[in-house]
Amino acid sequence: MAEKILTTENVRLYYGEKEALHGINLDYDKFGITALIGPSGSGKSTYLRALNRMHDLTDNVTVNGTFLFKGQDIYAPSTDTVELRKDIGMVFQQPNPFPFSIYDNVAFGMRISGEKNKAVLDEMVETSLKQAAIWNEVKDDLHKSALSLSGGQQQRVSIARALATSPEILLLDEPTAALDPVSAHAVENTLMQLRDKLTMIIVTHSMAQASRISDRTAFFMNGDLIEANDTKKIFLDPDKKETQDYISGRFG
Ligand SMILES: Nc1ncnc2c1ncn2[C@@H]1O[C@H](COP(=O)(O)OP(=O)(O)OP(=O)(O)O)[C@@H](O)[C@H]1O
Repeated sequence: MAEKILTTENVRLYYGEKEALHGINLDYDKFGITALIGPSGSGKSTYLRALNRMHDLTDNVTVNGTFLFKGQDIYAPSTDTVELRKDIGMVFQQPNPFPFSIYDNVAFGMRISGEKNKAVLDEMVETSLKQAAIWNEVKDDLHKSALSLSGGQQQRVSIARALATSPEILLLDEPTAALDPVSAHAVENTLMQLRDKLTMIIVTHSMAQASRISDRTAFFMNGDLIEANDTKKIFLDPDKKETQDYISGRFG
């Protein structure tokens, strides 16, 4: 059996008194893409953000359950969340480059970690931009502002910035929802090229996207995980009626 890189058990999350996740059990093989799908408000983003403790930054959120990254308790008091978010990186819906050059954006995380050696930084910036499939488009303009790029290019620079800290898991919250179709396609291609090197968990509203790029799909509804399985099985022959109704467009 493939090695599990991440396991989550009985995840319950409360916004104040309100329970938004009702005991989610889901685990992840090393490498590949898992899509989280489900209607608006079903808890996909809430669950995703729990995986690298993004809720720590918000008041009034309580997270219960077991979260193990390579066997280590993500929520242990001793966990350094800055280190954790290097291992489990995140890419958001809106491309969010900092208002600096492309180079400085990608080098950011390494500099925070204290790396000053220019040759090391140069190499990692190049490798990360290549992995994010944008090197050829920007290699002659590395000192140009990242804000001068198109939305799709900015999103691939955001992916390169996340890759530059050598994460093992990348969380992506609707990473193509704000992009035009051509840019969205470029970002999807980037993710597919990374599937042999990285474990990716992507929230998407696009059923077409989930079926195109993911290996596994998990269907959420009303704060519950209804089912998770190989993507082909979910889209061709789901076990649960709710899943069938959702993927055939009957609601959501
Ligand atoms: N900061 C918050 N405070 C209170 N309730 C919240 C907060 N964020 C989300 N919720 C609630 O938690 C539930 C799950 O929301 P969440 O955003 O995780 O769903 P989602 O499936 O990602 O939705 P969408 O697809 O629309 O992004 C919803 O009922 C939502 O209203």
